[in-house]
Amino acid sequence: MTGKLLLVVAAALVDEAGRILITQRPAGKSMAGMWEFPGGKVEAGETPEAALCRELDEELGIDAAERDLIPLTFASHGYEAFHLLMPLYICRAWGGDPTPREVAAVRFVDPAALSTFEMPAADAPLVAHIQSAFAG
Ligand SMILES: Nc1nc2c([nH]c(=O)n2[C@@H]2O[C@H](COP(=O)(O)OP(=O)(O)OP(=O)(O)O)[C@@H](O)[C@H]2O)c(=O)[nH]1
Repeated sequence: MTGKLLLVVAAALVDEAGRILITQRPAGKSMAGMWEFPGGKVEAGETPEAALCRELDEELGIDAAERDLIPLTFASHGYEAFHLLMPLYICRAWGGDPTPREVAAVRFVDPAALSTFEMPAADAPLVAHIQSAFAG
């Protein structure tokens, strides 16, 4: 392995119509303009669930409870500078309306349409997993 192991947590927020929320990375960041699942790095001393609740508040201004984060799958992907390990949780209940804060845009999309968005390489298996889990 080259570089360090980076622990990032992410959520697939699912609305009542079964659509999944994705966010667009803002200009100036790595992979700017790409779409991804909301989330971010787990900081020292934080549990993954606490980190995800914090990131959902920071990025979208929503209030998610740890008990509503259901583990779904994970990504393990080697980028040039680090190896990403990213648990993905499903969340169907939260307080507030998702509003773009630290992200450029927010969209709810049908699972089948996820593959039409440009997403980081690590996300391809996650999209495939969601599409098969949510199929008809
Ligand atoms: N939140 C999130 N991060 C992802 C996804 N897929 C993926 O490769 N990542 C990567 O995981 C890291 C997330 O950390 P972050 O969102 O807190 O980091 P950042 O953009 O502020 O920092 P950076 O610009 O230095 O990468 C980024 O390198 C990001 O590209 C995803 O679906 N959601």
